[in-house]
Amino acid sequence: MKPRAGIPAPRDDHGYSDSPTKTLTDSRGRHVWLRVLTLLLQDRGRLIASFTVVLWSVGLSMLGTVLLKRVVDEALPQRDASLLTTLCLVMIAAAVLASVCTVLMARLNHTIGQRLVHRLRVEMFRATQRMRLEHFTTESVSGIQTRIANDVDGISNVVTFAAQGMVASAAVLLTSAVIMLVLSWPIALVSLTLAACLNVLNNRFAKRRRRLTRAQQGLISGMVQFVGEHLSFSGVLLGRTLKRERWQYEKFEALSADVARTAVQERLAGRTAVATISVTLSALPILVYWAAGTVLSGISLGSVIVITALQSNISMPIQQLMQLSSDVQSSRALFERIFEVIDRPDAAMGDSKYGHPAPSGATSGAVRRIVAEGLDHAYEGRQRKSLDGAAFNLHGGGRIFVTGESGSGKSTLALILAGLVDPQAGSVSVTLENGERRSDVRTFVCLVPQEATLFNLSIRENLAFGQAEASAERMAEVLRTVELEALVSRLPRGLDTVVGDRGAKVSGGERQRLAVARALLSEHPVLVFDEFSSGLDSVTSEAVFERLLERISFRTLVVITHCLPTLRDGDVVVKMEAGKVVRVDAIGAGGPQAVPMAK
Ligand SMILES: Nc1ncnc2c1ncn2[C@@H]1O[C@H](COP(=O)(O)OP(=O)(O)OP(=O)(O)O)[C@@H](O)[C@H]1O
Repeated sequence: MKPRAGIPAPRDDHGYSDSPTKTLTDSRGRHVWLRVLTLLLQDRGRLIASFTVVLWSVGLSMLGTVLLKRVVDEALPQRDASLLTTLCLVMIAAAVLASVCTVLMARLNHTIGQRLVHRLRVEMFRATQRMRLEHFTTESVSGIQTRIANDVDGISNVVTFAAQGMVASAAVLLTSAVIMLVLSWPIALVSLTLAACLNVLNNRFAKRRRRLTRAQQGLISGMVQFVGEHLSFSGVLLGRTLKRERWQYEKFEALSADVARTAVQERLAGRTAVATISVTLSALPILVYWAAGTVLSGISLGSVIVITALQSNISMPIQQLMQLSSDVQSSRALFERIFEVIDRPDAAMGDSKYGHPAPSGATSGAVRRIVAEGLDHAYEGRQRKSLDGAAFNLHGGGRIFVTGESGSGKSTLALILAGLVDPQAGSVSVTLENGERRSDVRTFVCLVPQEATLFNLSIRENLAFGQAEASAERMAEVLRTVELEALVSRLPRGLDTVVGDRGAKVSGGERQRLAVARALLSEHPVLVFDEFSSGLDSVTSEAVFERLLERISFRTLVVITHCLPTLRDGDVVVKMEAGKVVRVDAIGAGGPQAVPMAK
């Protein structure tokens, strides 16, 4: 993409970039505003109320200006005290009512704006939550965070005030123009032509601001991503170990400088235009005084006062409208980024509703068979298939160990088996006790991935993520199974101990075992553990495998491991090589026996 003058290109050079800036056509811009309008119309009751209050407020302030002419041209020259008193009282009442309208407007606007912002934020969260798993390996967490927090926040001002501000300003302009035309059409024409010229000038810088806003949001995403990676526990550790702290600092400095440079460009965009507009608007009343004393000498003093009052009246809405149109242009860039997420074609994981409830009752019984047929999968951008026709047909219940060289496709198989990644060819299914064959494996299979995830919550809350209603006894039982009960009971706060950011306050092996305990709490009949024992010493690992064997009852355990434990009767060992299942052995009394391979 060719960068526009003065606008930074996407940050490929730093390696920390958001999705590339897109060149957007005007028709796309119209499409964006139509969508925003549709969203706003969901709150049409408040919107109508808000516009009604705006019109009332404009009408009341115009009434004050018109009454001023009568004060100057009639009440004061004729020394008519009763007319003067009436006019003054009406003017004060109009001012009071206009203030009440302002308070009402603020209340309505903030409610409409924040309700829309809330809806967009929630929709973005849901759309991101539903994206295919592969998406999260390409888009950074910080990119997602920036969109949900920064971008949505950035539009809140515009959605709160833009629509209504435009109506208010347009109404003031229109009414003032009509009154000015009635009082003196030559002055009105000159004033309005000037206003139109200023608007053209304003539009030019508003477009530039929009491009800069988009570029700036991309740069902020990159910077946040860098901070997330390099100021995390592991990032700092790596930086210190490899003595790369200076590099990290300089890289951040460069990213931050880019953000600062674009921010300055964005804020200063069109400052000259703003100054020109402001000077022109201040000169207008002076021109009226000059015209009233020379070329338009027949005009009344009241008319001169009202026209100049109206001119200062319109100067505010003109500047407001220009500022708003510039803010609206900038916010269009943010709306585009938000809609990009909501409309993403890969936002298609599962149903639009929550279609995979945790299994219970009908879905928590035993699984009789687990079948994989001709599974093919190649990750995006990779030529080589991670799975190349992998297949098996195994009995449910008991322990199934999956082994094979690093890179042979074990974790990919685990993801497909758990229904988290769709294979490009082939299928997986489970056969239930009642003979029903189900391909919605996600309902029946729970995966504990290689990188165990813990939230920065207490052990109790982390465990409850697997089963919200789990009792303390049940938690103690699963902790015993993974050899953690004694350790947790020795902690001063026991189950209420907070495990730190991503479980940083517990050891790698404890983190893995807590993740296994959490999965055990869930009712899934098939549990897939990917390398869960890699952080454990051989004694603990054997003990956990033994306990798991005792406790699984009807469940099926699929354990991906490089290091087989002591095998028992009934265990099954699946061997993988280059994306294929090359051998399946069932352990019986006479040792391992080859199981016929599935196609
Ligand atoms: N998200 C990804 N994007 C691209 N390629 C990937 C991705 N995940 C895995 N791969 C590639 O797919 C192949 C199989 O990976 P997989 O993680 O399934 O192997 P594995 O047998 O589990 O390896 P290990 O024992 O080292 O964990 C590897 O060549 C790997 O580089």
